[in-house]
Amino acid sequence: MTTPLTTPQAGPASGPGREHGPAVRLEGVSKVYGQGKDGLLALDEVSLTVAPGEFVCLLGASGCGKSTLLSLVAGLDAPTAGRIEVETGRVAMMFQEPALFPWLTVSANVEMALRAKRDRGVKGTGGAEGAGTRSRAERRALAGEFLDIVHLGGFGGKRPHELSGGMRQRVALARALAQDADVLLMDEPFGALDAMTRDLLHDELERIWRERNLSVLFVTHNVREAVRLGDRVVLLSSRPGRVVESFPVELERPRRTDSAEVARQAAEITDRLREEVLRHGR
Ligand SMILES: Nc1ncnc2c1ncn2[C@@H]1O[C@H](COP(=O)(O)OP(=O)(O)OP(=O)(O)O)[C@@H](O)[C@H]1O
Repeated sequence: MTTPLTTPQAGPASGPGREHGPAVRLEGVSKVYGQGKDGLLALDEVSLTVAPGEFVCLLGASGCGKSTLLSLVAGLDAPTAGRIEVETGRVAMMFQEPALFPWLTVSANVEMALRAKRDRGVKGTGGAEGAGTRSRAERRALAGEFLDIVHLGGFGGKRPHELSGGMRQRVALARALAQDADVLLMDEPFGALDAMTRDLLHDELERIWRERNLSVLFVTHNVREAVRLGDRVVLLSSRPGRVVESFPVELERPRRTDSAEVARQAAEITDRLREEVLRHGR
């Protein structure tokens, strides 16, 4: 669910001397589930940064701790060791399932994210600025602006079940944006969609990421998707997750998932991923 999230265990990394630091910084982060001999080491001293405005994709074998890492950055859980800093503390999360409230309209789903938020206007849309509690009419108007951003203007009155899977994920994206987040954490958000819809959403996400200068940490199993979207692809080892290698992706944007260049770099990363999985006998 895209609830407003902060990272209480770390707090904002901004402040004197930190203005140009990374948007997200993990230093020696470990996570153990359970205790004693039954404890399971999910992440082992992971250090990773996401620069402001950077799009980082996380890849790794099943169970290597990708979702764990996102939930730690989101502040949903605390690391066992290490330090996590989020520059602004404004983080939104998106999952494979859009997790919309089925009894609410599309607009009301987005308005939910606005209810608890201080009014900062809609970044980049010329929306109303100001501070304080918003009226219902203001929230509705703002929700409409966010729905316009994801190309769902005119669908605000529908219920989630009246939309396609891709449209529902757009609503989830609008709701995440409505949280006024600077950091978007995405856990296989397009994993359940068909290839064509996924392609369209890649284009949408890339446009919104650029327009709003978001910092994105995007988990996927799909190597081509990672190369299509990422400025950098970070490969995690099989459990316990450690950073194995970071691959900068310097291909010109916009990229196509089916292009030869994307395929070439994806093949290189896949070889490395395969080595890593085989090393662990999976
Ligand atoms: N709340 C929890 N309690 C106990 N163990 C957990 C919990 N959450 C995750 N784990 C375990 O931690 C390890 C990492 O899980 P996680 O879901 O983070 O991996 P993942 O890389 O996201 O997996 P996948 O790619 O299959 O989604 C797994 O072995 C998982 O069973």
